[in-house]
Amino acid sequence: MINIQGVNYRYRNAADNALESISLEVQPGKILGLLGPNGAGKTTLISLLSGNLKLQSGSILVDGTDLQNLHKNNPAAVCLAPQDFAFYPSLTVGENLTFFARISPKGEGRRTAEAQIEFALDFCQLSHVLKQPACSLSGGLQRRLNLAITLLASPNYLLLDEPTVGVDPQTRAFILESVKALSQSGLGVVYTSHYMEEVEAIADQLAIIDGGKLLRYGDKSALLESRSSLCLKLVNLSEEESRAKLAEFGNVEVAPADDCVSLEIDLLTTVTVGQVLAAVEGAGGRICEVSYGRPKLESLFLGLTHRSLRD
Ligand SMILES: Nc1ncnc2c1ncn2[C@@H]1O[C@H](COP(=O)(O)OP(=O)(O)OP(=O)(O)O)[C@@H](O)[C@H]1O
Repeated sequence: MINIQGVNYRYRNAADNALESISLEVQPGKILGLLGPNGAGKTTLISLLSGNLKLQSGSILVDGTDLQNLHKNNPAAVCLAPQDFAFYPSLTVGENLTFFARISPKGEGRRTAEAQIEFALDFCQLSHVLKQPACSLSGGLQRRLNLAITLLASPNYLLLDEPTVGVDPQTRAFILESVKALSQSGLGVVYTSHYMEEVEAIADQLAIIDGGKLLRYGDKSALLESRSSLCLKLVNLSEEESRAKLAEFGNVEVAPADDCVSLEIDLLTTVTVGQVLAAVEGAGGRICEVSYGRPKLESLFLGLTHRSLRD
């Protein structure tokens, strides 16, 4: 398990901490979805875990070993698949894999370089483009090569920074399935993405950060099931009137809609649906459509951060 305790980080000359009192765990065999709007601190946290930034305060233990010792003694234990492609564009897929397999750190019980390449090729389904220069591959295949190179080290924990940026839907589905399969084989995964539906689909646990602080952390199902959301379409009340009348019942998000006001209320646990409907009708509003249930991750996120993933 990666155990992160009380981690703070401040960049040189920065007025504020980029991370403040972050404590969370990454468990083997589980996917932690790390979510936050731009500038929240996701990359800073991932960079600390991957050793690209040095820990300033707090502690990070990986299976009981202090991160600094781990990077010295078993650097392959935690590997990062960076958002920017990290391969040689003019080398072929095969040459890239051979090169990175040779230089990838080898710990006890790791596969040989040949076995590593075979596994990565097979897992990322790249055998058919083995002899093609990396720069000639489609964006989706390049993303798969990026992942294959990270897997060469046979990590115990995998850090994925926006692994589906700029890929076609097929590759996205492929990457999501692959990540799920890796976690089922025992890897602990940290997965950051700006695509909320992806994180909702594959994460077992969620950490939502903003302004360097951890706003919510826990089991995805517990975080989402502990809340209920009421969606309404109504007429005879303006957006502003609806917000003003309903704010006491929970966080209100209004979506653009033709000829009506469409809104979603993240209901406070003490509030009943009947109370909200009565308040709308009492204020002169007419309800055209109602649905009630578990909120989507997106509305939980918006309610907490009041920002979309990309401002
Ligand atoms: N090298 C740096 N020097 C100074 N401040 C930095 C540096 N890198 C990041 N920051 C600041 O630290 C905070 C956290 O940034 P970070 O890149 O970790 O956020 P993020 O959640 O990854 O954002 P994004 O989704 O935009 O990549 C921001 O306020 C950012 O401006």
